[in-house]
Amino acid sequence: MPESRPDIQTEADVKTLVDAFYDKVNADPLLAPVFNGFAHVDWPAHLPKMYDFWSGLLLHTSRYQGRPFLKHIPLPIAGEHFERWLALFFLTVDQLFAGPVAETAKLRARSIAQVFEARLNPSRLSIL
Ligand code: HEM
Repeated sequence: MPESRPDIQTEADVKTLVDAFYDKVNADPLLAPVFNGFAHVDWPAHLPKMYDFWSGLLLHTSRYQGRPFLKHIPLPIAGEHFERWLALFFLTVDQLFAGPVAETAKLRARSIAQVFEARLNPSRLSIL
């Protein structure tokens, strides 16, 4: 059967991916309280940052200049949160897109999540 899903190719695709992912995050009983209850995320400000972040990783634009790890230091998150975050991200990518850039998105998400988790919880040694 021919593959009907497109790859991630445009800024509009990145926006579609990010919006769909955070819709899932907002409906998730483990993650939504971290974003909304703890961090009180200002979504209209956060989402454009995330478009820029993913556009940089996937389309090689360079609008995002932040240091994302720092924002995660105060959050009450551990292994189970990262596992859920990654599961929702992979599900979102796979529902919408297929191809080399979609695979890159999942690889980058996993490697960044592993680095964040290892830096936040160095005693857990979860990636060793
Ligand atoms: C348990 C997993 C995670 C949680 C709960 C989480 C939560 C958050 C929260 C609450 C913010 C701050 C939003 C604000 O400034 O109002 C944030 C920012 C951000 N997160 Fe995450 N995050 C997680 C994992 C990740 C991963 C794996 C990545 C990268 C692949 C990522 C990339 C970013 C970026 C780029 C920002 C924007 C930082 C900035 O303001 O420059 N996050 N995240």
